[in-house]
Amino acid sequence: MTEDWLRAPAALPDADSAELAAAHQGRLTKPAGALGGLETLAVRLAGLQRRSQPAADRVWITVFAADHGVAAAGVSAFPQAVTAQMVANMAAGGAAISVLAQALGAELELVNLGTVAEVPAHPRVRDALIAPGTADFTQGPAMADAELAEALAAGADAVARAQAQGADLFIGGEMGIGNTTAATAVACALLDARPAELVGPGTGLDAAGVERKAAVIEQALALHAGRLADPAAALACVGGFEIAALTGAYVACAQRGLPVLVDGFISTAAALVAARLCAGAEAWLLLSHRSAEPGHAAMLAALGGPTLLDLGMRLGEGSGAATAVPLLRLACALHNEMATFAQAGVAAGR
Ligand SMILES: O=C(O)c1ccc[n+]([C@@H]2O[C@H](COP(=O)([O-])O)[C@@H](O)[C@H]2O)c1
Ligand SMILES: Cc1cc2nc[nH]c2cc1C
Repeated sequence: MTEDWLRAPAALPDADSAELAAAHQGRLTKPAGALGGLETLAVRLAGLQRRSQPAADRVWITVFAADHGVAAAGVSAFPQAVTAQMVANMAAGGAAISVLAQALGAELELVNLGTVAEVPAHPRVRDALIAPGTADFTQGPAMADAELAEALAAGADAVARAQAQGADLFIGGEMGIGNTTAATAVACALLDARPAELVGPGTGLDAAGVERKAAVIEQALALHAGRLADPAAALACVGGFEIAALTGAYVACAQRGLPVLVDGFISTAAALVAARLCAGAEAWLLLSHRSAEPGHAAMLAALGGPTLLDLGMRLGEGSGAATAVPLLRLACALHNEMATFAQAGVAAGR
């Protein structure tokens, strides 16, 4: 695998900033620890952002879109044309992520890596076309190594744009009919799990559909068994362009020192790959929410974590991560604006 850049280690969070932030939390007018997870969030963000006053004001969202050859196996409740249609809807302002981005004052860009139907040109849509979808991975690898390299680079390019705009936080979203099948296959390869343990309804398969989907993934894992031990090769064999782009973005964020809010099931599969490829990447990956997709919990556990939210969401697009931004903003406001005991003339506890 030629993608050596993926294996460079992550930046180190700044222990001094985190320590100062923790000490500051101890001086604020509340019993120590009374703001619970909001305190740890502010302290973690201070360490990641290397500053005493953490911020989640400038949020950058890139939604990566692509189609999946494995959709031909009947693994989704929706037709593939929906991928391109939803990208157009996101650009026009009508999708959940469009509304969330607008409400947050976040930057939203859409990166089209390759769909079967055409996405009309729009200033928000950036073409990074690799192919009109991946190949059906029950028949061969989803993508060639050169295609994987392109997808990974598209993710890193988005992070460079986010950083150039001074983003405090990066959110990667995805859109791709069939991508819960690819994400499940990638997670099975990385976690050494059976499809039946991680598979779920995605956009809305019934029980028989979920069983069929598990069988399709079993078939793919058997076909590619010889290559699945290497995380990048697993992406090429059973991943998708948008999953690979998310992996590239997460690795780039970790290496460049930009905190990430990870979204749902598909994004977390990409985060698992990023964490395997890039030592120290996990520190940069804040887990936003637990998806209703049943396998998500096991994937989150492998990344060490409880999530900020658990609202039964299962949309993707970056919507769960965007929904967690107000919590981060509140954690920062409390950290940055509360009075200390000394300032307020309040007696400290013992
Ligand atoms: O993020 C999640 O947890 C999530 C869970 C289920 C479905 N999705 C979205 O639904 C699409 C994939 O579902 P499917 O059934 O076509 O594999 C894709 O566009 C995802 O963004 C997303
Ligand atoms: C309508 C629709 C919107 C989506 N957003 C993310 N995945 C999606 C899948 C469908 C089907």
